[in-house]
Amino acid sequence: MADTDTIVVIGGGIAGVSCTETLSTLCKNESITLVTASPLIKAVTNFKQISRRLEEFDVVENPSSELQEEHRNVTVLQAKVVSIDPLKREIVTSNGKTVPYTKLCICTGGSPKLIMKDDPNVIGIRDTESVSQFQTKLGGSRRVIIVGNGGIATELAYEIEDCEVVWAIKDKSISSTFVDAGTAQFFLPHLSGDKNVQDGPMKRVKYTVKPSPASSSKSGAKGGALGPDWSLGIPMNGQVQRSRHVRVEYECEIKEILSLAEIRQRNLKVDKIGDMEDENTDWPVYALLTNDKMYGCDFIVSATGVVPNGNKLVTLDLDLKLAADGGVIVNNCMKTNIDHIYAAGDVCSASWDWAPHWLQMRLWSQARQMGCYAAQCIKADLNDEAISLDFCFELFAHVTKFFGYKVILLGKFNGQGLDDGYEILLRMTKGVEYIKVILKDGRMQGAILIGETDLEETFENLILNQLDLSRYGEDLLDPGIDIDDYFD
Ligand SMILES: Cc1cc2nc3c(=O)[nH]c(=O)nc-3n(C[C@H](O)[C@H](O)[C@H](O)COP(=O)(O)OP(=O)(O)OC[C@H]3O[C@@H](n4cnc5c(N)ncnc54)[C@H](O)[C@@H]3O)c2cc1C
Ligand SMILES: NC(=O)C1=CN([C@@H]2O[C@H](COP(=O)(O)OP(=O)(O)OC[C@H]3O[C@@H](n4cnc5c(N)ncnc54)[C@H](O)[C@@H]3O)[C@@H](O)[C@H]2O)C=CC1
Repeated sequence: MADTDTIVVIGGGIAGVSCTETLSTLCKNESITLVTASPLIKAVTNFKQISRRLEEFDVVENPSSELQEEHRNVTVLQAKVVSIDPLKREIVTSNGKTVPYTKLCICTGGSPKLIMKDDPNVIGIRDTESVSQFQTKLGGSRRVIIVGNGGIATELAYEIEDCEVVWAIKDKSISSTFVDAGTAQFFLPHLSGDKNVQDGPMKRVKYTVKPSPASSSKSGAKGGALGPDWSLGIPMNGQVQRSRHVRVEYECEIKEILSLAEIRQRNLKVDKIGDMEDENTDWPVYALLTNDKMYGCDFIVSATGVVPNGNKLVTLDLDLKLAADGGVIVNNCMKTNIDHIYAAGDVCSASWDWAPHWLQMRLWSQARQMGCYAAQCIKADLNDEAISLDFCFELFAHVTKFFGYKVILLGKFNGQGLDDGYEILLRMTKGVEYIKVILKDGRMQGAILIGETDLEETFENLILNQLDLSRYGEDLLDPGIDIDDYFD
């Protein structure tokens, strides 16, 4: 490798920063340039493994100078990349700078996929700036409608206080991106009343924004996606002092968004909820749902997923191959279809043959793992060495928190791709814990663990080693049996 090699990474989110930091350690003789549109960059701190595959870490947003100080061979450029020339092997930034590269790793994340995105009454949540916009709006609100049924909607439905919430979901049960209908039942009581306070330490990643003179909201540049515990410490209060209550509208979408004038002009009937409104209550905006319910509200949150920024790269005249979900296709070495260009994190679609118990979800943990692994692949490539897929891609493992409970998802936790030929074992103590295990031919394929079950390590091993568990039958989840003794 020549001393002058420059490896360029685009994106200051967790994938880009993890890639840059790993490259800095692995390729000490190379110079590494991180180009990012946002003034603050993400960093993982206090990294710990809570089991072999489950990771615990804090995330901070730092000024880019800190990364440069800690890693002498790293330069950070705050600019948007506006073109990539794979023949000349150079990128051009919004401030007219040309940066040559030997290897390039694209970590440009995703953008919220908003319904009715030009309507000022509809907002999305992606970065620190959008959270602040949301908080300001919520502060003066009596009712908000949340659309979507994934991570953000689930967290908001729990966190919002002093404001009525209508949660409109396409599915038959809540939180369906993460859990099945049975598991959702466990959460339902927490849609109203006091919040659930669990005792004991939460084994879960934390998210902090370090105070910094460079605030992303001032710059106007879009920052990286928020992540674990983004909602902790962020007051989410509306303007009506009342006990928490979320009204769920199942199996519907928003058909139309209307103004008060349109409601009057078309003489439309508005549905009322509880005692908060009468015939004369006016709302800033109205939503007509596909189940023909019409609700007024102060604003609508569209928590309807993320579109990888792959399309934006194609508009940079780059002939990158994209998957159906819009992500940049990468192979098992994180390589795109263009020579010397890699991709990692939310922007990419993992297009190798997945291990039987892994799946891609656009998550903080996977952004970190892919960023680190892409760096290893780049190093191997520069040294003409072979590399095998990192073991973190053997098993899907995610730890998060929903409705105040620790939630651990392992392997094919919802029986994804297993057809119908699987069996489910359940154990539930209302308000305390919920354990669901997916078995196929007596072997564990996945699990959902809610509460402080302490079963994650054992189950992780059982999924990986595919031990035949048929002889244990339902004893596998018998609370009177210390399951660890069987298998450790
Ligand atoms: C509200 C919210 C809550 C979440 N909660 C969780 C959670 O609890 N657990 C979890 O695992 N995951 C969570 N996620 C998902 C997680 O945050 C993302 O999967 C992860 O942050 C993606 O990281 P990334 O580096 O791939 O992309 P991003 O964080 O989106 O970073 C992309 C970077 O690229 C830069 N960029 C984009 N285009 C250009 C360009 N042309 N030139 C230069 N720079 C560019 C951006 O400025 C940004 O710095 C959450 C996401 C959101 C929005
Ligand atoms: N605790 C965690 O692990 C969290 C993870 N995240 C991640 O952040 C990212 C963004 O979160 P979300 O926006 O919640 O995405 P998501 O992918 O988790 O959920 C999107 C939801 O929107 C629904 N939807 C899509 N289009 C719709 C439409 N037109 N009308 C109604 N519903 C529609 C989908 O059915 C799905 O339920 C995701 O990658 C998510 O995994 C977010 C928050 C918390």
